[in-house]
Amino acid sequence: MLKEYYSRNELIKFVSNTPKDIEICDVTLRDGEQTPGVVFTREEKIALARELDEVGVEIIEAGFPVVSAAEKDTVKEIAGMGLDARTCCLSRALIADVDSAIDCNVDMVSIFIAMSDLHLKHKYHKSCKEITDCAFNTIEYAKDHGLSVRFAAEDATRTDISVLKKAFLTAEDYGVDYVSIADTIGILNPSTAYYLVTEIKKEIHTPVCIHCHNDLGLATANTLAAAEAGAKQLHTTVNGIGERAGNAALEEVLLSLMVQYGIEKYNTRNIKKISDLVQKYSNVQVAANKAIVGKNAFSHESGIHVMAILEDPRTYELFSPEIVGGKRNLIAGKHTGMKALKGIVKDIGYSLEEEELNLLIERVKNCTEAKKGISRNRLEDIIKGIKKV
Ligand SMILES: CC(=O)SCCNC(=O)CCNC(=O)[C@H](O)C(C)(C)COP(=O)(O)OP(=O)(O)OC[C@H]1O[C@@H](n2cnc3c(N)ncnc32)[C@H](O)[C@@H]1OP(=O)(O)O
Ligand SMILES: O=C(O)CCC(=O)C(=O)O
Repeated sequence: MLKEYYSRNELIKFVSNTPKDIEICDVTLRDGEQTPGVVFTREEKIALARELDEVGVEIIEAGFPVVSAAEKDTVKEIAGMGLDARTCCLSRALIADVDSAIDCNVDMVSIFIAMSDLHLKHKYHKSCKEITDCAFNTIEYAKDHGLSVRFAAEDATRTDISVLKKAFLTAEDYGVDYVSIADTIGILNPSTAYYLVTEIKKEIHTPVCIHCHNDLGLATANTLAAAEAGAKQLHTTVNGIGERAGNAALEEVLLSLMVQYGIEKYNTRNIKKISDLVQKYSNVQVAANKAIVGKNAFSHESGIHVMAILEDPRTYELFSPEIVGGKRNLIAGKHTGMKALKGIVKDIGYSLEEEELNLLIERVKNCTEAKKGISRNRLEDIIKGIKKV
């Protein structure tokens, strides 16, 4: 049986360009930790930073140092780990926040402000000029202290595009290294994500970042659309954790980059491991049907599917479980067919006569129709019972 494979979406060449020169900034340790109720300990953050580095993400956003003294110490420790990934931390448009970033020795500081009317009126109670002036002063200060700077526009997707462009252009004059479009409340769809990045790139020559939230379940799709329009830095979190419905999931973005565009530069084999760790440390359970890392992502029960998979798994799998460090699981149940059952029985080391198989399939169907699941152990017990008769 084939060990590692994936199918490419060959249709993509008719509708879009392959994104060039993309990088991942994983924000699990900052935005991911903003998931209500989630706290990562110092040890957990350090372990996750190491695993993210193994995956090969280019940037790790390690935290928001002014949140607490412990947070600041951990960000500093991660910045000093000697990882291949560059490290980054969040900062408001306040000199004190940038000072904290400087103390942490991170490579990059992400200085954010919002410029949408709602945020100006109900959060800052300031004019756009007042808040952008704060941002530019802070950017200048960070640049003077040798930091790489990302200028992030929070709620960018509800901000007047001309306001956004003007702020990005001025930030460019101050020497920012990236500008970030944050879809803070997850309002975009793929076509508007594409449009917005295209519009920004018409005037801004600084690399563009895209930071998508998942309030409509579109975060990954929007991130890809932005990448197709030329966004360089894609923001992700493991398992898609984050504020409210979360962020674009690292595993979804990486596998999409591979299947859609043939981008294979990340070590995807570490994905299941890091997903399990984030599930454990965050206590946020991954849904069974979650793409790539859910319990069912490589589980198959339907007879017609399983019979084909036994011959060639590419028939019903987009990519092999090994590619993400996962495992295939063939399940016996109401939807099992005879060919599938023969394969499953053989797989667990038994050989049954035709009559025994008929009896087994009847018992499997009766059992699962009574809503009793059939584990491998249970199946083995039924087989042993049939063999004795
Ligand atoms: C889109 C995002 O994800 S933004 C990041 C969200 N993350 C967090 O909020 C992290 C957790 N937050 C915290 O621990 C705390 O809110 C802290 C440490 C950041 C600040 O705590 P406090 O000093 O107690 O301030 P508090 O939370 O009450 O208010 C936030 C202040 O920051 C100001 N502020 C908010 N965003 C910005 C910004 N981008 N630039 C400058 N000031 C800002 C607010 O206007 C408010 O100022 P005020 O006190 O003068 O009214
Ligand atoms: O764009 C960024 O870098 C961060 C912004 C952010 O976290 C948000 O708006 O949700």
